Amino acid sequence: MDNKPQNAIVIAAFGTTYDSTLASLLDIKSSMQTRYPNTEVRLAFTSNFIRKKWHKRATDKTYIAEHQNVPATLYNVKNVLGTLADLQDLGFSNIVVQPTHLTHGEEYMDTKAIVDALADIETIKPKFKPFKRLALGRPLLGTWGVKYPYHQDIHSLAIALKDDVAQAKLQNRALVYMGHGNEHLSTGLYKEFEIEMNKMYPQVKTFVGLVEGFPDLNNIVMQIESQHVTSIMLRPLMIVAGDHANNDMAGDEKDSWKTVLTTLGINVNTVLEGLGEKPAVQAIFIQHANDAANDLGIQLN
Ligand SMILES: C[C@@]1(CC(=O)O)c2cc3[nH]c(cc4nc(cc5[nH]c(cc(n2)[C@H]1CCC(=O)O)[C@@](C)(CC(=O)O)[C@@H]5CCC(=O)O)C(CC(=O)O)=C4CCC(=O)O)c(CCC(=O)O)c3CC(=O)O
Ligand SMILES: [Co+2]
Repeated sequence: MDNKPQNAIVIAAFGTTYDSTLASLLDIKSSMQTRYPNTEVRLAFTSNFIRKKWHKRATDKTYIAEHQNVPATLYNVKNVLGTLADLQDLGFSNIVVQPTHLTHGEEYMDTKAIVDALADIETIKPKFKPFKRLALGRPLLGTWGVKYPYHQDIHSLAIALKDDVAQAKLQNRALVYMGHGNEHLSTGLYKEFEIEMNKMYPQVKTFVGLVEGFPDLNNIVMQIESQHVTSIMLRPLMIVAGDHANNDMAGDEKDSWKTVLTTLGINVNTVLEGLGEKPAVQAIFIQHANDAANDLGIQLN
């Protein structure tokens, strides 16, 4: 028996251009690798814009010299299609794609479209099928279906965020999360998550708002004012604390969440930590990858 890995996992992140928050993604990758030491684990970025930016940096000697913490492989990070092609070419026929998206939104659906299409490829001789088993894990807050109820995924994330609640409680602040959201689909899932947090942790008021879609910042402002909240801890409900967290949430521009809420007289403590840095969140992605693998009879090891 040789030890060459038979199986592979592709971690499909939206990505980020912020090296300050790369650990959020690299930690998810390394904890997946630690859990499955005999599996090839690779990172892919679904955002075209973000991949292009890294590819451009690959030729920028000054940037590279000043960012020793950036792994060399990041400069040619590929999308899911390119990463799967590489793995297929190397002979991996059982592959799990585990997205790090929060919801079954646009980015996840596009990833699913690619995975479904590749998994459907038939060849004259079945043994030449490019992918024997190609599985797709569900997003952090779950997806449709009865086997893995999304309520359970919402519940699991709420458990994973218990340290945020404890920290807010210690500082006597309400907890406000800024998620990404989407204009094209209902984002009521985030509202359900907010309700779950308040049910699980009644000792701290939690509010969830989104950059795009409902509930938005105005909605949070209304609730905060009607509940006479005067002091908050503001955190991204995103895997990375990147562009949205640094600018839309914590930036100094007049329309950032920090500025808007501070102007209303609220004491705001911003925390630039991505969910991906939390071991409890990494564990959820490991679980989701494992569930998807099991469903197709892939034994990750
Ligand atoms: C389709 C698109 C439509 C649109 O929004 O315009 C879209 C959609 C979504 N993005 C999501 C997530 C994130 N978006 C960012 C950042 C950026 N997003 C941008 C564009 C686009 N985003 C359009 C596609 C363009 C393309 O493919 O290239 C950038 C390039 C420009 C800009 O926004 O102006 C800006 C780069 C800024 C920079 O670094 O320079 C980060 C990273 C970060 O913040 O650092 C995260 C991860 C947060 C996390 O880590 O959790 C989600 C939630 C997914 C989920 O988790 O469910 C959805 C919605 C969904 O999938 O439903
Ligand atoms: Co975006």
